[in-house]
Amino acid sequence: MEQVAVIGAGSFGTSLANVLADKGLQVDLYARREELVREINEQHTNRHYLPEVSIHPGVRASANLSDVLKGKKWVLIVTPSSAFRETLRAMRPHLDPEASVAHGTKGFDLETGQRMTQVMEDELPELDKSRFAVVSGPSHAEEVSQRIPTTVVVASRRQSTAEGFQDLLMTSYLRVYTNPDVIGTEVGGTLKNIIALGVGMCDGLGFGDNAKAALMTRGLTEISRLGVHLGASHLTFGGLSGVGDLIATCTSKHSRNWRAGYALGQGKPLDEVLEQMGMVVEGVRATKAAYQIAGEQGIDMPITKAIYHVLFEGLSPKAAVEELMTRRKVHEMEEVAEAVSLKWDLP
Ligand SMILES: NC(=O)c1ccc[n+]([C@@H]2O[C@H](COP(=O)([O-])OP(=O)(O)OC[C@H]3O[C@@H](n4cnc5c(N)ncnc54)[C@H](O)[C@@H]3O)[C@@H](O)[C@H]2O)c1
Ligand SMILES: O=P(O)(O)OC[C@H](O)CO
Repeated sequence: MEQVAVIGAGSFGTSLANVLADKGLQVDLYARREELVREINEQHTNRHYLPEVSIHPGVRASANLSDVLKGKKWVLIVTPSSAFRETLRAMRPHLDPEASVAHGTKGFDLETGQRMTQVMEDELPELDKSRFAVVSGPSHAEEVSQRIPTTVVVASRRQSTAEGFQDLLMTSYLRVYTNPDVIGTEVGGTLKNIIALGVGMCDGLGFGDNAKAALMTRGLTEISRLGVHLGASHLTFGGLSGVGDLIATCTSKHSRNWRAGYALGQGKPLDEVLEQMGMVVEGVRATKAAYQIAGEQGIDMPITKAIYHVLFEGLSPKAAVEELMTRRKVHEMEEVAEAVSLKWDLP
């Protein structure tokens, strides 16, 4: 029987552990707090992160990384991006050198601007980096844990790694696709959270469907713009980790990013919003990271910039919308028009 380690017992880590245990696999789930370990092992619940969900009895929680990782050839890391590097450092001495390691984290490393697989390359030098992968796509933990049909994509540089995780995770209610574009898959999953914050703000301001569709569509344009600049394929942004996750996050009340944006749109201060959420809102760090990267690399990201001004510089969401609506006039398909032969008939 395959043995799998899942690192991080928040909403998504717990729901993936449940999927794997549903398939009859032995799953060791790492949680930092002994109290949560006891709750999972004895009561088979994780009430804070996944209320009303029963944890499969085949999921065994532990706060001991060495025990969790011992002999595991398949490892899934699902911590917030803020804890990713320190978690890898703690894992490093205990990892099997033959392990394939995937992450489900949606964020950049704030200090370096690196994607999570780049952080893995830095922090796990003994491991073969072609055994690294990312799992992304429209996958609210609340729905996965209720076995509601969901699709995700696994990206890796090596086909057999992506297909290995595809086989591992695929069930009747979780359909898994593969993609060789690691950069695009990571960038799409990270940047959609910024747009979900913005859509939440618009909803909190009482705006309608037109504004939501505009932000999602123009948001996808700037996600692709940065992604392609960083080396992604344009096509990936039309897939599950791009438009797919953008739709799921911007239109769902499950989304912590949308909910945080909604509260900001209603005039609540950021500190209070984050404290009340009690779970990670990755879009806040992603906005900071993307704003920095875009500034350094000269990439135009007006929506990200406006949201940055709201989150960190005290601009009101309403003023941010005005800022976006009155910016310079542009061609809708500016950067791709030439490549796809989208030409004017007349000047
Ligand atoms: N929740 C979802 O629906 C969902 C779906 C797909 C991807 N993700 C991504 O998965 C990642 C984790 O999200 P989540 O929703 O499970 O988060 P969460 O807020 O539900 O839980 C976070 C978990 O990380 C742990 N943690 C916090 N700081 C830590 C540290 N320093 N070291 C080790 N562990 C630490 C917390 O104790 C908690 O168990 C995020 O990047 C998120 O974007 C979440
Ligand atoms: O709750 P959010 O906003 O972190 O979104 C969760 C997942 O990323 C949706 O795919």
